[in-house]
Amino acid sequence: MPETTVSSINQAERPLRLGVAGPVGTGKSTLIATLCRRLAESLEMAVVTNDIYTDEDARLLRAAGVLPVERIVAVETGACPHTAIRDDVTPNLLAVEDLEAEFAPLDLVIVESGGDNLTATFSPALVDTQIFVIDVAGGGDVARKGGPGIERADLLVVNKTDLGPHVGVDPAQMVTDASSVRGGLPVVALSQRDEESIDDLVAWVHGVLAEHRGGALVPADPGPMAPHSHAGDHDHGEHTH
Ligand SMILES: Nc1nc2c(ncn2[C@@H]2O[C@H](COP(=O)(O)OP(=O)(O)OP(=O)(O)O)[C@@H](O)[C@H]2O)c(=O)[nH]1
Repeated sequence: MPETTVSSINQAERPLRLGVAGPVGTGKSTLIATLCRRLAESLEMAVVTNDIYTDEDARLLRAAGVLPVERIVAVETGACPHTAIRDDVTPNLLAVEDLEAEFAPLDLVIVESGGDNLTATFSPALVDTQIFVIDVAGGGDVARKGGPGIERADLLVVNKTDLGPHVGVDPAQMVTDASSVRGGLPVVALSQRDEESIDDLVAWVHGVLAEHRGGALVPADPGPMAPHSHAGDHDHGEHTH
């Protein structure tokens, strides 16, 4: 008889697994800390962070005091952070399942991708829903460039809108550009300095959680990342996958 594991439990009966991906420094850890601050009083939560060689993001979140420290665990992904969220999700899945077993019953587990290139997305085998984060400091044309995360993540966050005037980018235009490539999927313009924008983000999470609990949430795959190379990964200097 097969052993019963957490992953074999009916999806709606286990916590919602939410992935947060996006390029380095766009504000993923800060967004997750904010969600914890806003939601941890009403929801049972845990977080898995991914870093290439360190547990830096986990330490930052622990230091922020937004969750009991034992509910924040780090997975060190090695050189290819996107592999751990897309091609071989086992280390992340084990970390998620351990948290779900240890702190049952949880409502929400957030997995933060190690900052990676513009096209890394989560496998639906790891998360039920995913947020892709870009920021205005990355340039106004990022939204128009598209890619699987920008076009098809369940939510696109255009972050750090407060920086728009300082970097010569119009956040509203960036949202319009992003919306035009997303075929109706939601976009939230976010700033840590704008409480209403945080309300929008929190409302989206509540909406998805309700859908998940009702059994109506079907994890969608934004699609694979573009083929890319890692200089120096290989004897011949490059490794493409
Ligand atoms: N002005 C402004 N700065 C922000 C905002 N959100 C985050 N930041 C800053 O952006 C920097 C990067 O934020 P992080 O949350 O560490 O970004 P990250 O995407 O987790 O970074 P990696 O884990 O290195 O990929 C920090 O200095 C944050 O304080 C925002 O809304 N406005």
